[in-house]
Amino acid sequence: RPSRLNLTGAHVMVTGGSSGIGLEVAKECARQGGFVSLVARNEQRLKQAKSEVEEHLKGGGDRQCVTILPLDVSESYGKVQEGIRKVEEKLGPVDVLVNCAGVSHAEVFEDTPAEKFEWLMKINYLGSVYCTKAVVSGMKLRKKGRIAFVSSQAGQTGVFGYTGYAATKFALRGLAETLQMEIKPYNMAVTISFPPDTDTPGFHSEDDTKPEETRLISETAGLFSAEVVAKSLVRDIVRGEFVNTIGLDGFILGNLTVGMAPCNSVVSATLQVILMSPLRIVALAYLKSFDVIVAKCARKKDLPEADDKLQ
Ligand SMILES: NC(=O)C1=CN([C@@H]2O[C@H](COP(=O)(O)OP(=O)(O)OC[C@H]3O[C@@H](n4cnc5c(N)ncnc54)[C@H](OP(=O)(O)O)[C@@H]3O)[C@@H](O)[C@H]2O)C=CC1
Ligand SMILES: CCCCCCCCCCCCCCCC(=O)[C@@H](N)CO
Repeated sequence: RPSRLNLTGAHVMVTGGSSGIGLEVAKECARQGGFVSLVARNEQRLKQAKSEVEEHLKGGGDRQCVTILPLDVSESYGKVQEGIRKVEEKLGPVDVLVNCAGVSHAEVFEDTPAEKFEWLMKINYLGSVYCTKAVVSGMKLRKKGRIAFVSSQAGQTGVFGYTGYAATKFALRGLAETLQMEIKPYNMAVTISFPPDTDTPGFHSEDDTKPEETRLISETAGLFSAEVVAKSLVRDIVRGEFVNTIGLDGFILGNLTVGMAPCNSVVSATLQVILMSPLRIVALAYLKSFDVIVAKCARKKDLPEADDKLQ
């Protein structure tokens, strides 16, 4: 297990830090004494976010501050590397990178434009690769660092409507699981977060195309506030936990899909061993209920006049 990380005086870089989960992560790190840098494309929203985060600075300390970096994380590795180097000249090397920049889209597979698959993979997956590559060697040299990836419950299980999005979130898991093994000897840790639906501007941007099935299935795991999700993530980053889940359904999914993920707590490991098979029974019951949702919606589409009876 890596030594516990003290956020006081640490440089925390949050991509997607101008909105939603990323913005709340930035505020929480500011409260814990971190120097925060926010990365996103829109400079206006970044400036607004900077002043919001500044209200949460711990104070008392010396020069704790917030900076912004307007950047498209998916543009190219060169651009990302150059942008991050400039911020590091001001705030010092990145100690904690939280890869939160991301986009989502929900629509049935055949209606999802091919370009959406590329757009999602570029930002959600390659954007995280570029930012991580730009900081990992420095962290290894200094033998200090944390890298967090924000996946999704849709990166643990397939959900109707998320063919494009889910693949990018499953991809992050492969990256995270592999990278954690490489960086372990350097007192570093990787955390991957699997949030449920979270009430953010990004969540509502899915509304236009989101199929009813997607909404109904996702509702099973509830809707959480960005603050709750962010606080849980920051706690696990500080502790150096690999898997971060939110809520009871998140806990269940985390244990069910743990696979070969590492675990550095004896309590969690024991729970995983005991819960694996009973939870599989719970999962089968959930899957059955999802099939019922999909079947009902399919019947409704075939017989539009029967709408009332089915609702
Ligand atoms: N909300 C939810 O229900 C859930 C969200 N997640 C994941 O959490 C992360 C954050 O989501 P959420 O808070 O809802 O999203 P928001 O849309 O509210 O915020 C997204 C942030 O990412 C930035 N961003 C988007 N694209 C890029 C890019 N190409 N380069 C740099 N910055 C970018 C946005 O700023 P700008 O547009 O200015 O670049 C913004 O700051 C995402 O990865 C999402 O998939 C996971 C599970 C549930
Ligand atoms: C036996 C296990 C029981 C647990 C039930 C779990 C049900 C699966 C729900 C999946 C919800 C997917 C949310 C995607 C959120 C997201 O990433 C987008 N909203 C992004 O905007």
